[in-house]
Amino acid sequence: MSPVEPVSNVFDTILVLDFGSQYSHLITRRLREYNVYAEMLPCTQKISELGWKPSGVILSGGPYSVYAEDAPHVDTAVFDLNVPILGICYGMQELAWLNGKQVGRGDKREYGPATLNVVDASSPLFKGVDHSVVWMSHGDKLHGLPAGYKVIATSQNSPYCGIVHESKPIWGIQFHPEVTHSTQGKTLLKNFAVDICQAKQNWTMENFIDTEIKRIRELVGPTAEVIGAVSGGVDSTVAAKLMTEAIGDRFHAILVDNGVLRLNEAEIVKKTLGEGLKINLTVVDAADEFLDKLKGVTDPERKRKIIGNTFIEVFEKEAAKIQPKDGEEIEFLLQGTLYPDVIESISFKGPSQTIKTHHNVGGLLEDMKLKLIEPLRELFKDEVRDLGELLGISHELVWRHPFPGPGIAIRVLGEVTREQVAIARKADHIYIEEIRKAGLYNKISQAFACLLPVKSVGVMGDQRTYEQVIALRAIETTDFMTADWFPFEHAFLKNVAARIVNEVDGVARVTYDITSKPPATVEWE
Ligand SMILES: Nc1ncnc2c1ncn2[C@@H]1O[C@H](COP(=O)(O)OP(=O)(O)OP(=O)(O)O)[C@@H](O)[C@H]1O
Ligand SMILES: O=c1[nH]c(=O)c2[nH+]cn([C@@H]3O[C@H](COP(=O)(O)O)[C@@H](O)[C@H]3O)c2[nH]1
Ligand SMILES: NC(=O)CC[C@H](N)C(=O)O
Ligand SMILES: [Mg+2]
Repeated sequence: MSPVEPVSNVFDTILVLDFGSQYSHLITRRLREYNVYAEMLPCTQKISELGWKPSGVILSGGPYSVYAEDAPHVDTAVFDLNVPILGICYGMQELAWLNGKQVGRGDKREYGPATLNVVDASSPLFKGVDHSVVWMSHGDKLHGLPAGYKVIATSQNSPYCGIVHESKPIWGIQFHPEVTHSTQGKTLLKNFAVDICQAKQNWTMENFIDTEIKRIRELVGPTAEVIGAVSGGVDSTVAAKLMTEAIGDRFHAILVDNGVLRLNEAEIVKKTLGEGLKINLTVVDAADEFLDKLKGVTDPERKRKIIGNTFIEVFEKEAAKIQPKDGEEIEFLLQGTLYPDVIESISFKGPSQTIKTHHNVGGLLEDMKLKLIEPLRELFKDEVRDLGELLGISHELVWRHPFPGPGIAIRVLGEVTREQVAIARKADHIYIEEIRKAGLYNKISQAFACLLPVKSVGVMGDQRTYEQVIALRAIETTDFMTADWFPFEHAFLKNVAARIVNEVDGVARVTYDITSKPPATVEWE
């Protein structure tokens, strides 16, 4: 079998070397918005181990000081690639450090907007970029020009705000073009990638489908079979559809009904994925198994672990039942890993604290000896959605709010019983129905109802009631790392509250959650 080409070999690629800035991934995003493929790797990447040749390299910003003893440094083989290089903030300081060491602490930190003063308007980096606002975030600065460089831009606080090598295509800028506060930053990045690096602007999801299907077929070969867990969520559906396009019925999708899915979810997924998208789908009803194991459990982390482990058990059992036609064993496992997951795991800064255990079905199946296929591992969520639409997945499914694997079990606070799940499910259904009716579904990133384990007194039809409380959550976010609560009109909330109390037995009161993330999280558990 011929070696399978990585995406970075098929598309002209800008390599972003990450020195740990909180904005690094935005560089990649911005370039892709211009249909230029960009990939981020840690700054410690050995160039000889890259396996492909980038069209250009960007050195990102970072929290370190280049002159510090433990500061990270780029593999200097990057300069032997003879491709254009752009250093951003720490990246520029790194260029200067390697070339005369004239970097040190500035007299003041510069954090926030500054006005760019373009000295050399003929510089291709500044085509269409004039005296605009740029975003600064640094405490160190260049104390002099590195040997062989000249100044092409200044700012009030940075005499070396933009520099370029006299004879080589190596550029440095002190500000961050990737953040939106730099009003013409996107243009600058495009100038670098398209004009200076000559990268083709052919990174489109149409092209990606073709190359990816080819890649999957080569990887899997003519007979091997693939299994994958699907949830009816966006990521696993898009991955499953792509797999089906590539190898048809040799892909086996498994949906586990864990008893804590949304109302009618298993039937809906069966219809849309199985019948509609022609994905070879098995639905496993494991509700009893999950709910039995959750009996008496109230601790959120224990719930998550029980569900994660049971997922694996059920999935393994089902996978063992699938008998490939050639009598061989299943060889591959499909996973819906996205680029943000990859980016998180390439960080060289060490693990951060566990806030909650996000379950991930495939990630724990190591002893199954299956080889992983992750067709979405180069894509951001919005790219996955574009891809989904192109693959003929309905707009409604593609734009569905995310739904966590542990499902309603982490939205029923306290013990998870069939009755409690039924109440939460019904309230959630009404809430989402009203959100859709009000035309707000696509304005909200995620919305759901939680059932609280407290009772409260009410009065209905002159009778005293003593029932539970539903908390509604709706958030706006781009990355789910931070989130704001959604500002509903009072009339909307009033209507939803009335419907839930009237229609859902067991609920006497409704509240709306007005906490952002942080300090709260999106889910309540
Ligand atoms: N009920 C389920 N049955 C089978 N697999 C599941 C189930 N729930 C989750 N998974 C698996 O866990 C993975 C992670 O879930 P996650 O919610 O992050 O992604 P998704 O459901 O595909 O998309 P979305 O983020 O839109 O909900 C899924 O891609 C799927 O492979
Ligand atoms: O697949 C998943 N498995 C999980 O265990 C899980 N926990 C939270 N989430 C989703 O992640 C996003 C951020 O949620 P939190 O602020 O609660 O961590 C939100 O979109 C949550 O719905 C999960 N998704
Ligand atoms: N944003 C950055 O890249 C900062 C670089 C360096 N740590 C400084 O303070 O100047
Ligand atoms: Mg999901």
